[in-house]
Amino acid sequence: MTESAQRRIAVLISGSGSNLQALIDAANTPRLPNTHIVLVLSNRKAAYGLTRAAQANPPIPTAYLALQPYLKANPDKTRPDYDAEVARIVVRSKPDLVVLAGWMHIMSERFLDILSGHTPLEDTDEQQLKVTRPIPVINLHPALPGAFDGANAIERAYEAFQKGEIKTSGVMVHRVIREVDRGDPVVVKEVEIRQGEPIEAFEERLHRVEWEVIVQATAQVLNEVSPV
Ligand SMILES: Nc1nc2c(c(=O)[nH]1)N[C@@H](CN(C=O)c1ccc(C(=O)N[C@@H](CCC(=O)O)C(=O)O)cc1)CN2
Ligand SMILES: NCC(=O)N[C@@H]1O[C@H](COP(=O)([O-])[O-])[C@@H](O)[C@H]1O
Repeated sequence: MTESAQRRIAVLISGSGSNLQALIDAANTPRLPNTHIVLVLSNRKAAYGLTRAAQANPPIPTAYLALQPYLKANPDKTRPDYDAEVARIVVRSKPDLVVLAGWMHIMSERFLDILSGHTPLEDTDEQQLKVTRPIPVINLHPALPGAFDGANAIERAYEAFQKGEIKTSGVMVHRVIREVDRGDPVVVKEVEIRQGEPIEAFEERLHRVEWEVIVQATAQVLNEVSPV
């Protein structure tokens, strides 16, 4: 029986990487068969997720590129140029799927257009990199669709619960479009908030759900683009 090609994912992070760790642990198991992580890119040098990647077995190639240092080193460049450089690094790893796992940077149209193949990516120091088929991008967000778009969603949901504005919160993985956290949901899971509990207890329960949802959603989208 011919072996089906390995399915390749690139993961973008900014922080501790516990969701990256969930993907590392699931890769090449029945939860994520025939799959391996080909790149971990962080926009924060101190992101512990970079350590997780380096300590994986086998170690996962990592990259670091932050917006402000990039703009300082390239005064003629813009934020979309930074996004294009992020896209270049990602496309070079030839992923079937890109997962934003705590990636705290809003991507411009330029990034999405390159990943979708609409905008060619001229790679200055290599043959032109061609995106021959759209590379989907998904994002993990710690809230329900349309509830708390953007950053600090956990804190905002907790505060809304204290004010009686919501009864529950949740986690979703959604497709990434230009509008932040407005892409079609892939997986959605509610997470209850319990009266009187500290935010830390809610947050811990929510993260545990995230670690399941991110693997489930990654498997689902991979099966769409690159069936086992
Ligand atoms: N075009 C898109 N980009 C991103 C999406 C998306 O749906 N469309 N999802 C986000 C992830 N995210 C929430 O899930 C999110 C991350 C960061 C921010 C934000 O305000 N970032 C600031 C910088 C904040 C910082 O550096 O601490 C910024 O980018 O200027 C909002 C939402 C990932 N990108
Ligand atoms: N708006 C995006 C956002 O808030 N993402 C959140 O960042 C955390 C990353 O944790 P991790 O680094 O331990 O995976 C996760 O809680 C994820 O939902």
